[in-house]
Amino acid sequence: MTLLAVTDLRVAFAGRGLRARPVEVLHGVSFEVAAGETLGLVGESGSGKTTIGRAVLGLVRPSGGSIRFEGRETVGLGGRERRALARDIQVVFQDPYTSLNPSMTIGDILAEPLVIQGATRRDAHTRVRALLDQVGLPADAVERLPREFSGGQRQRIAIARALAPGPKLIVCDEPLSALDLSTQALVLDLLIEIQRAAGVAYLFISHDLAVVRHISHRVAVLYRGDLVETGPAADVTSSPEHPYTRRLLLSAPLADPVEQRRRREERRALAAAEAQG
Ligand SMILES: Nc1ncnc2c1ncn2[C@@H]1O[C@H](COP(=O)(O)OP(=O)(O)OP(=O)(O)O)[C@@H](O)[C@H]1O
Repeated sequence: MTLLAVTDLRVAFAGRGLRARPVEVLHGVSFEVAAGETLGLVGESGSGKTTIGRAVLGLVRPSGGSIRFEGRETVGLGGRERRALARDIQVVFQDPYTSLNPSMTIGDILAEPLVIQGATRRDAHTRVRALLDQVGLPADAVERLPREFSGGQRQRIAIARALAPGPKLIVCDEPLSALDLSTQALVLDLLIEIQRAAGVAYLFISHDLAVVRHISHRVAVLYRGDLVETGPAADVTSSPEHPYTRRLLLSAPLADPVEQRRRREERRALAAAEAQG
């Protein structure tokens, strides 16, 4: 079942200078996310990945196109309707150091969305303990402040907070980029485990193809505000059709210097071929 359907999405930002025209950064992007699915969204820096995520969350107003959630148009929703949608669409941001309120205890951070939804303090308390357990944190975390936790633990707290309202979709915007490699693997596995248990869908934004390949069912490749390729993760990452995807794959860092050199040469050849049109 289609959960999210984005059709011909356009976003323009005000240009610099008094007479500057708006600058369009998404030029008509279309994709779908099914219930319980992970769609990986990849592309180089500045290609528009975060802008897509923010538009889906209602944080950026599109200049054109449609964003339907469970068949209902979400563009232009405000007030109560937008708040109701916020239960279904949650977000985990890149930086676990700035995304959690430093003066609130973990218990309060996790209970807040539940109480807003009308849960009693007692129910919220029980649910907070279950959420902490689900993300692998000890029950005594409720009394503590974000600064007492490592980056990986804070990202677990951010994931628990996103899960609290029982969403159907979580926009994960580079959720691993601020973490060291071994912590990245643990948090990635946690996200996969949560999906299996809760059936939540992810729009997983990342510039790291290895990570995206690992977690995604399908992958969409964004290049300068256009989707150039969408398909099953294994196909897009092993036999990409678009030259840009090939280039993106070839620029992924490798441990083997010989293979790294071979890929650099292949990349140069591709870039030269592209330049010649
Ligand atoms: N609020 C804004 N006002 C003006 N321009 C913006 C705004 N937000 C994003 N942009 C521009 O839109 C383009 C796409 O940015 P976006 O952050 O969506 O890219 P991205 O692919 O997520 O990049 P990164 O991987 O570096 O986060 C960039 O040129 C950026 O400078």
